[in-house]
Amino acid sequence: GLPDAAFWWKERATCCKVRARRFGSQRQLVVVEPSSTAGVAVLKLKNLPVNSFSLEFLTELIINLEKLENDKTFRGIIITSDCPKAFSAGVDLREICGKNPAHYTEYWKVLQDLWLRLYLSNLVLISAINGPCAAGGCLIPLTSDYRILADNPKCLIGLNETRLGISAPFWFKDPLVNIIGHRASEHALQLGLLFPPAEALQVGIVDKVVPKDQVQSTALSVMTQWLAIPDHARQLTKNMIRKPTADLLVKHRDTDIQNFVSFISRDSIQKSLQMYLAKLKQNKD
Ligand SMILES: CCCCCCCC/C=C\C/C=C/C(=O)SCCNC(=O)CCNC(=O)[C@H](O)C(C)(C)COP(=O)(O)OP(=O)(O)OC[C@H]1O[C@@H](n2cnc3c(N)ncnc32)[C@H](O)[C@@H]1OP(=O)(O)O
Repeated sequence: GLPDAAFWWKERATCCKVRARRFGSQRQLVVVEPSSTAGVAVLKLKNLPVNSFSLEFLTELIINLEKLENDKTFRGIIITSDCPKAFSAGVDLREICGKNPAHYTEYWKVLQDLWLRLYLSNLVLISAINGPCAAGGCLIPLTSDYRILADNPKCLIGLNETRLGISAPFWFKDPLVNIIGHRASEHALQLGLLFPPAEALQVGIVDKVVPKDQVQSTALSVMTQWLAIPDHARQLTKNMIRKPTADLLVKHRDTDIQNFVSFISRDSIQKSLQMYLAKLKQNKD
């Protein structure tokens, strides 16, 4: 359980810091601000234009989450987007297209790190989803404790991987099943459904839908309810509920990486990702 994860985190934290030094970027891709509520940080995703998960962005995100986790002044984090176009467009397709197996291996390991860091966080995590949220972008909401979505027809949310000719990994699928149930997941995952707000609420992939300008204030008021519970009791309970799902990834990380690398390296998969990326570039607003 936690000792396993703690081991991974220690080892991976060192890798993250080395990687961060390698990027040496001046851009701040993640902004952390204290909120008006004591003990609550607001983490803003700011990888313009759509918060796609580049390796650099993932690295910065993990480092910031680790700092908050280790800072005893914080009990909860609200995660939101500072990009007008999206909460997150998921995996940056340029990271998994046209690169080599060593790059795919590094990338997938870091994405796994992010998932573990979020899924096993001791803090209360609330996703304030103020824009579209596709595929890997759902990694953050699906590992959060509570999800609030902006009531806007552009704010589609879901695991649409099959529409790109790929499959969601089991560690995206498992939290979805835990949240919306087996049948609804079977349906949503195979068809790669992106739910508009009312349907997202109905299927249960989000917990609340509110007008866009109320997403942040609602997140704060929900956070207050969660923080009324003593941390140790809530953390023990969270760990008890999440451990079986987390253990599946902790125990099978290397096999999962090998499967990913061989899958993504296939010519047919590369072709379909390139076509999807080209289509995205054509479909400009
Ligand atoms: C044995 C089995 C083993 C299992 C193996 C499992 C394999 C699993 C592999 C991978 C998992 C992958 C998960 C993913 O997350 S794939 C990514 C899926 N994401 C999407 O489908 C969202 C795509 N984006 C959009 O729909 C839209 O961009 C939007 C709704 C977020 C915003 O729309 P709009 O405001 O109209 O902006 P643009 O579309 O114009 O986008 C701006 C700009 O950004 C580029 N872009 C968008 N998304 C991505 C992306 N995911 N990666 C890279 N780049 C992206 C877009 O192309 C534009 O670029 P520009 O033309 O240069 O301006």
